[in-house]
Amino acid sequence: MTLVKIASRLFLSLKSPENEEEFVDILEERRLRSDLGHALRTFRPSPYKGGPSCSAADLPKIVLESQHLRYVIATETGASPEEVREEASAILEEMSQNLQLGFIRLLGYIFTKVFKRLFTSINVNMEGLKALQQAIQESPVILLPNHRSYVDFLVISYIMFTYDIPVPVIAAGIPLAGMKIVGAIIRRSGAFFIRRAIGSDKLYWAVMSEYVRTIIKTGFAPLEFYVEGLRSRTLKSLMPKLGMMHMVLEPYFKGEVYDIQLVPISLSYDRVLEESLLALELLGVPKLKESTTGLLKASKVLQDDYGIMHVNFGRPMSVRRLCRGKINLRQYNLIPRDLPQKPRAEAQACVSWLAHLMVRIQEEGSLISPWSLMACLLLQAPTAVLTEQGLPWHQLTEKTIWLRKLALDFGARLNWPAQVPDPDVMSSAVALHHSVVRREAGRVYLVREEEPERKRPISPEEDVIRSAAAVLMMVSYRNQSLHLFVRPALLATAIGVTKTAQRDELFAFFCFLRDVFSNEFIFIPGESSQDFEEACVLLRKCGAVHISEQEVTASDAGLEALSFLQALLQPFIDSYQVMFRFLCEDKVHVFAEKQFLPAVRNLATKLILSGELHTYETLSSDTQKNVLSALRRLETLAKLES
Ligand SMILES: CCCCCCCCCCCCCCCC(=O)SCCNC(=O)CCNC(=O)[C@H](O)C(C)(C)COP(=O)(O)OP(=O)(O)OC[C@H]1O[C@@H](n2cnc3c(N)ncnc32)[C@H](O)[C@@H]1OP(=O)(O)O
Ligand SMILES: O=C(CO)COP(=O)(O)O
Repeated sequence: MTLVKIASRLFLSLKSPENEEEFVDILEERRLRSDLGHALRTFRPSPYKGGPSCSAADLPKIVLESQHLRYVIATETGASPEEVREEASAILEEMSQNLQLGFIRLLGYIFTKVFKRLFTSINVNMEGLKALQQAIQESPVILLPNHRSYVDFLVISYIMFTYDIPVPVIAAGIPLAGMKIVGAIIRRSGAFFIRRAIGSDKLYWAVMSEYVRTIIKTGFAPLEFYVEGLRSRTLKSLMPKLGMMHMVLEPYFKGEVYDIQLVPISLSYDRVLEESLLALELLGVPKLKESTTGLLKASKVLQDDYGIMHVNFGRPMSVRRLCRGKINLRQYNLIPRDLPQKPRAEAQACVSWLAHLMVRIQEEGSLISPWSLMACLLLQAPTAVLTEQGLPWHQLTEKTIWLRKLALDFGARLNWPAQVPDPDVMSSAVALHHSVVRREAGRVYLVREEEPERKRPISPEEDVIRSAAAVLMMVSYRNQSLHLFVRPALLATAIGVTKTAQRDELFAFFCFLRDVFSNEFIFIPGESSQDFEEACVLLRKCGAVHISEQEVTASDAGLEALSFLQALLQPFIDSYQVMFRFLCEDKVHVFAEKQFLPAVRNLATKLILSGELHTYETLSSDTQKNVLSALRRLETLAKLES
C-alpha cells in the first residue's frame, strides 16, 4: 500500500469531535422511570427470518439426530454406538442453554439497580445499535465483544433487551455452570457452557460444533462469544482463540447459509470492577473459583464508583465479503458436508486473519480515557511515584495535555469531556482511581495496599510484590491505550536503536520487533508493510519524522514524541531481556512452565532490589507466558509432551 493510500485510510478513520458518533447514556432514562416498568416492558424484537424455527429444547434433539453426529457416533471406536450416543447426549445436557424471557426480565430488574449504583453512565453508540438491529433481520449474527470484566456479557444482553433486539445466546466457560442457583439462572438467560480446553476430544468437538452450527442455521438467536477466550488480566487485547471462530464460520464455508454478519463490540471502562484481583492473579495469586458465595462476598464492590462505561457496537461485517479471495469454497463441495473435518491450513489461515481483524476493530472502537493517558506518563516516572518524592501535579497535567494532542494526531477516540475544564477532568480521573493513586500537597503518589497487622516486619522481597501489585494496576490502565501507540513506538525504537535513516533497514528492524512482540500486541498476520507505513504516516503527522522515498529521519521538533514512544515500549524490552538472560545464563535446557514462572519472578525481584531493573512488569505472569509463546513461535523453544 502506498503512503498516499495509507494516509487517506487514516484520514478517513480519524474522527473529528463533530462527526464523532453519538453516544447515549442508557441509564439516564432508567434513573427517571420505574425499574419494574423496564423489566416488564413489552419486548418485541424483529428476529432473523421473522423468528426461530425451533425452541431451545429442540436444539439438542436436532443436534443428536444430525447426520454429522450420527456419523461420528457410528465411527467412534472403543465403545458401542449406544454408549457414544449417551455420552453425546450428556455433553449436550451439560452444554445447552435454555433462554427464557422471564429470566431476562428478572435479571433486567436486578441489573438496572446494580448498574445505576456502579456507573455514572453507560454510553452506547446508537448508530451501531441500529445497524445491528437491521443486520439481525437479514443474516445470522455473531457478536464479538472484547473481554475485560464479568460485566461485559451482562451489559450487552441488557442493552439488547432494552432496545428490543433479540437477546443473544452466549458461549460461557463451564465453571460458571457450577455456581449454585446462578449457573441455572444464567443458563436460562442464554448461556451455553463449553469446556475451556477441548484438545483432541473428537466427540466433544463434533457435539459443540454441531450445536453452534444448528443455532446459526436455524437462526435461533444472535450468538455471542469472547474470541479472546478469557478476561484480559492486563486490559490489553489477547491473541484470539480460533476454535469457536472456526465453528461459527463453518456454516458459511459449507454453503449452509448465504452470509453471516460479524459484529465486533468494544467495551471501555473508566475503572474495572476486578482491577485489584486481576493484578494479584498476574503476581501468582490463584483466581478465586467461581461460586455463588464468592459472588455474594464480592457485593462490596457495589459501594464504590466505577465512572463511565462505553459500549461501541461496530458495523456488522459480511463474512461473504471479507472472505472473498481468501478461501476457496469449492473445496468444501468435494467432501460431504456432514463428515467431520479438522480445519485445513487455508481455512485456519483465513479464520486466524478474521479473528485478528476482529480484535483490531475492537481496539479501534474502544474509547481512551484521560486516566489511561495519565497512567502512560506516571509509569514513565516509576521512581518518583513509588517513593516519597512523588510526581509534581503540574508536571503530570501539562504532559497529559501534550499527550492528548499526540493521541488525537494518532486518531484516538478520546473520552475527554469538552465542556469540563481540563484540570477538573484530570482531577476527577485521579479521584476515581483513589485505589491506585493519591494526590497530596501538589504531588501524585502510587497507593500501595495497606498491610494487615503482622508480627514480623515485611521482607524486602514482599515489599517488591506489594509495589508490583500497585504498579500492575496502573499498567493495566496504561495498556488501554497501547494499541494506539504501538506501531509508531516500534518505529521510534527502530530509529533509536539502529541510528539509521535508511527506510529498508528501519523496516527490517521494525519487522524484527513486530515479530518478537506478536504475542504481546495484536498485529494482523501478513500485514507488516501496512503496519510500517501506518507508523511512518503517524510519526510524520505529529512532526516527529521527515519521510522521503529512501529515508525516515527524526526531526528535532519530534524528539519529545519519539522518546515518549520509546519509553512506552521499554518495559517490554526490559522484561523480555531478563527472561532471555534467565534462559541463557542458567543454561536451562528443559524446564516446566510451573518452575519457570516463579524462577523468573525471583530473578526479577532480585534485580529490582539491586536497582538493576526498574520495571515491575517482568513480574507479571502474562508477560512471562507471552515470552514463552513468542520463543515457541520463533522455534527457539519447543514444548515437550509430558
Ligand atoms: C436484561 C439482562 C440480561 C442479563 C443476561 C445475562 C446473560 C448471562 C450469560 C452469561 C454468559 C457468560 C459468558 C462468559 C464468557 C466466558 O466464559 S469466555 C470463555 C469461554 N469462551 C471461549 O473460550 C471462546 C473462545 N475459545 C475458543 O474459541 C477455543 O478455541 C475453544 C473452542 C474453547 C477450544 O479451546 P482449545 O481446546 O484450547 O482449542 P484450540 O487451541 O482452539 O484448538 C485445539 C486443537 O483442536 C483443533 N480443532 C479446531 N477446530 C476443530 C474441530 N472443529 N474439530 C477438531 N479439531 C479442531 C485445532 O486445530 C487445534 O489443533 P492443534 O493446532 O493443537 O493441532
Ligand atoms: O471468561 C470468563 C467469564 O467471563 C471466566 O474466565 P476468566 O476468569 O479466566 O476470565
